[in-house]
Amino acid sequence: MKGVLLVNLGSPDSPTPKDVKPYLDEFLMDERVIDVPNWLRNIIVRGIILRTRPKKSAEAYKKIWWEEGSPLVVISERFTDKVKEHTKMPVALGMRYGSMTIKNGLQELKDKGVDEVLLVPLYPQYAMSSFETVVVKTMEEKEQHFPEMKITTLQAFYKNEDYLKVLSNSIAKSLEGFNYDHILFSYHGIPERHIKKSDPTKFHCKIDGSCCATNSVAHNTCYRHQCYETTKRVTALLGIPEDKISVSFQSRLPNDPWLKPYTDFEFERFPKEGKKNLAVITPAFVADCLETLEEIAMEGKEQFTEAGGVEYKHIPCLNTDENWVAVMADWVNNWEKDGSLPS
Ligand SMILES: C=CC1=C(C)c2cc3[nH]c(cc4nc(cc5[nH]c(cc1n2)c(C)c5CCC(=O)O)C(CCC(=O)O)=C4C)c(C)c3C=C
Ligand SMILES: [Fe+2]
Repeated sequence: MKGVLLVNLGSPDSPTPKDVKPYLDEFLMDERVIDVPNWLRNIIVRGIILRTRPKKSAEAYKKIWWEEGSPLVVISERFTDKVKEHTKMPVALGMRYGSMTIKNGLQELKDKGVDEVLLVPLYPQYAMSSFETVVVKTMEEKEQHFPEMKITTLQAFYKNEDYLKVLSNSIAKSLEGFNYDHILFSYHGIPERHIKKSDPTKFHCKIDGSCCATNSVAHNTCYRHQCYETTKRVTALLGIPEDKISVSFQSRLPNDPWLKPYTDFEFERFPKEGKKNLAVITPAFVADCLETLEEIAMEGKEQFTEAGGVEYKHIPCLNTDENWVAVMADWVNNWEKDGSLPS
């Protein structure tokens, strides 16, 4: 029998340093997130970052935490429940980090008689620190615990027309009545090094956009390219002039060069350029989370208004938008019917 495993990033069990620490430990000890030799990762993560970050992160989590739990987890659960209503197949949810594991998700499906799984990493764009680590972890769990299972992966859907349409419609709805000077597409950042590492040709990506117009297999695994492509296509669907939009990258750690421009620098720059009414869209995330609700909706607003900005609007992620649920249901039902996958 066929079944579906939806996977997102995951959250700590509670917004306390005690629970945030093991979550960050699992997350940052992932070799696809902090991609240095194991001994050095140990020093950086356990010797440096985990000494101070759990307390700081827990405070941030406290500001956005819901009665039911972490917004990312609660929204993902609600989304999963809604997809279930549209399909006859078993659907389970797993998280790459934290206690709602991928292994438990696969077990839930196995218990319902599933032996053929469609794995859906809930990331529109490919990055080795998001999409790839989900696929690798799922295959490791399969080899170790569910060797009889067949797993097919739904690829990053950044240029899928149905996804782009629901995203654009939901943005258009949120923008109604908001008189913006500028729209910022803020994506989660990654170290520039990861772009080079993920380039199978080893020479295509220049990290300045000059490479994006030349067709290449590198685009299939280039996070930066896919972020700009999502932006270009959404902007076209919304009919917004190109000089009214720009792209930036948020949530960097204080090491290495990360993708630029940095979102927080843009919040300080825009008001000085007369862009005083700003809408911010976060299309690297399908569900609102710490990075959108705290860093963008709260911190971002403060940075922008302190720099002289006037009106500020964070556009919510797709979350449980019924059209988004319908698109996901179509994708999984088509796969169940004839094995086809969205392009
Ligand atoms: C869009 C997908 C994501 C990519 C790519 C990504 C890369 C990446 N992240 C970190 C470090 C942290 N990220 C944190 C939170 C976080 N990251 C994503 C998504 C991507 N990360 C989400 C959805 C969240 C929110 C989780 C939630 O519970 O709401 C955190 C934890 C919070 C904090 O302490 O800031 C860290 C740390 C790195 C290093 C990285 C690429 C190398
Ligand atoms: Fe992250």
